[in-house]
Amino acid sequence: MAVRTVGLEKTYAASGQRPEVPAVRGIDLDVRRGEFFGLLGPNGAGKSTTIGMLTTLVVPTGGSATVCGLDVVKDAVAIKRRIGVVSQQNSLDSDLDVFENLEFRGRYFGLSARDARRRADELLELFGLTEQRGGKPFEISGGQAKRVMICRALMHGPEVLFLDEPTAGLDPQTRTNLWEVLRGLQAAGQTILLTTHYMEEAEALCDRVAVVDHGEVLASGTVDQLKSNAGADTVITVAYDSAAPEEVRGLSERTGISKVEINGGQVRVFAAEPEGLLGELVAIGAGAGVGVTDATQLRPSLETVFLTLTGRDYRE
Ligand SMILES: Nc1ncnc2c1ncn2[C@@H]1O[C@H](COP(=O)(O)OP(=O)(O)OP(=O)(O)O)[C@@H](O)[C@H]1O
Repeated sequence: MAVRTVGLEKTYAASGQRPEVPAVRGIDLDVRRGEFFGLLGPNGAGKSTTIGMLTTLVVPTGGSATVCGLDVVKDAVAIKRRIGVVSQQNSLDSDLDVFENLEFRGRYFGLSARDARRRADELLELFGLTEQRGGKPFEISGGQAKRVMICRALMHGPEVLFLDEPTAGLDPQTRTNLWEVLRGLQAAGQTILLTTHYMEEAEALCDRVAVVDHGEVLASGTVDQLKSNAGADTVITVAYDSAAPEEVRGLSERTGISKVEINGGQVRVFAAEPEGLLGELVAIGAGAGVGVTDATQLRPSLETVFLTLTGRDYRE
């Protein structure tokens, strides 16, 4: 197992006026070798804290975790040699150019000068960064900087690569380019654990995901398993301009509809057979003299899984 956590916890201590924060509350995870695993959850769910503990930067306050079979507390130094970490922020050294950033990291991990230079050039070529070789970190784009950081994290051939929100803040085109890069790495055998708050990123990349919220794992498995266990339904949301007509409530009895939630004028219908439902909800409103101000239909996805598990909209 590349990563295993059992009841892993982190409570940040109170400081000044701020009360203590239970950021991670007993997380169990297993990541297999060669797997692309995603920790998926909204901002503040505890993803970075979990990665922090697995990469030995944050000390757990409960439970246990191993990476490459080594304990994150007792064997922190040994773990550092066997993992690569790409943080959310640009952490490239701005005094060094792109190539030197990589070379320096290779030397730090004990590569000979020759090997470090050769490895740096290989990675720059592989990541399409040869032209940026002599550029300074502030002279390249955000997407290029992220790729350089991934190259740097790969300099010593880590067994597990940790990526914290690798595509946050990147434009859609740059994001999908980076997805290609990451798929290529996995195809070459790299074990990858990534955090993301983008549902479609987890769906596009990950063999398995754990959905986290408020420091807990709500569900885990392959994307398909999650969809069929927790939210195979299409979710239709309709906002009426006044209280939802009584007739809407009756829909929950119908075959193909698993749940109807009504909150004032806001209605959410979870349906395995959604055909024609949206039009029907509008028509029911019209029949009762109630207008529709907004309507959305979400096809089964990790987003509908999240909705089903938490009752909350995933979008911020
Ligand atoms: N050093 C710290 N001291 C105190 N509280 C912290 C610290 N780091 C994180 N937190 C709190 O812990 C909770 C979980 O934060 P964390 O950064 O792990 O979540 P996240 O899912 O990674 O979100 P994001 O994507 O925004 O980083 C949040 O309430 C956050 O404010």
